[in-house]
Amino acid sequence: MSMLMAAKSTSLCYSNSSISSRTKQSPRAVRWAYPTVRMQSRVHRLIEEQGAVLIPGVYDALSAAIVQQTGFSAALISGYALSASILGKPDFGLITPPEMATAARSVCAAAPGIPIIADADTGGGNALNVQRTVKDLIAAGAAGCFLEDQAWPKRCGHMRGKEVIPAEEHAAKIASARDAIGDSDFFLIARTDARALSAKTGLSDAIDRANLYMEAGADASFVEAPRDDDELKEIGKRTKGYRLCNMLEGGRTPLHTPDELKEMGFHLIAHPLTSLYASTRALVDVLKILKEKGTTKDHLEKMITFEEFNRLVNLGDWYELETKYSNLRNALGTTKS
Ligand SMILES: C[C@@](O)(CC(=O)O)C(=O)O
Ligand SMILES: [Mg+2]
Repeated sequence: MSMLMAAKSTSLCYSNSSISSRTKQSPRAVRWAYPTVRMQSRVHRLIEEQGAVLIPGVYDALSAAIVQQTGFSAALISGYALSASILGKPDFGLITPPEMATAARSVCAAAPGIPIIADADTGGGNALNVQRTVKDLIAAGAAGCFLEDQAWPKRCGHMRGKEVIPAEEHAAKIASARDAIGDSDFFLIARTDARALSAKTGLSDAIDRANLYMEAGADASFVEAPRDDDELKEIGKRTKGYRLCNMLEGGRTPLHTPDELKEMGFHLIAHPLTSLYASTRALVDVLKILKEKGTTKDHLEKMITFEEFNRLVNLGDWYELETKYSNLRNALGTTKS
């Protein structure tokens, strides 16, 4: 693995007087302990190769396998979509970090050819809880995570009623996550939900937070739910380093293509709910038909075929394995007799 960000100094110093003016704390120098020489991760390499990486959301092993087979170069496990698929409930702080780690294990196994970014929500508590959360995701095979500054219990960033923790507290959680990552191939995305808090200062507060989190050790920032193109451009200009843009259908941010977002300064383009909303639409539609008509015989085009599905889950490979071991068993039986 090549090295990234060979920084001149061994650690980063900055004065937090700009934040303290918001929080009314006395200014004091803060020295983040994170290493400034970092391993280049799979996600860094994708950004370098593609400029802007399009990343669909997944919510289980099957959706991850489909994303990989469709040719995407990365996927993200959406907390919203996981809450829907494992609980049938909204993204309202109901799923826990161990549930996300369990999902990450099966998702990563089902799509081993692409890096999987997991939605770590708020990290499961304070800076110490964050370390366990991050280590569990790394052990599960994830290639990165989002870590957001909402107060727990959090909710989807496009829903009303959000609150955030103090910027310094989240920065410490980011630094803690960075320490937990160590030399692992893992990309840390710091998200801020502060835009929603004030119509007047929300955007600049969110931009300040994003920059602070980058200084604390994030690989990329994610300002959640900007409201129009001017805000997107402002984020692209005023935040440091790599940036993620969240394209949530029906959310607060206008939808754009990767080329348009790249032009505005974004590097990771998340589509967290496309798979969930499309598969839910398909289910609702076909089940209505089944309920009304009692059969699907005139609507088979609404479904994947038996053959296509079996190809999707690589049934052929399982037949081959079956043959291999039954031949072996037969050969051993012949040798014995
Ligand atoms: C990306 C997201 O966190 C949704 C959101 O809050 O915008 C997810 O869980 O998919
Ligand atoms: Mg989420």
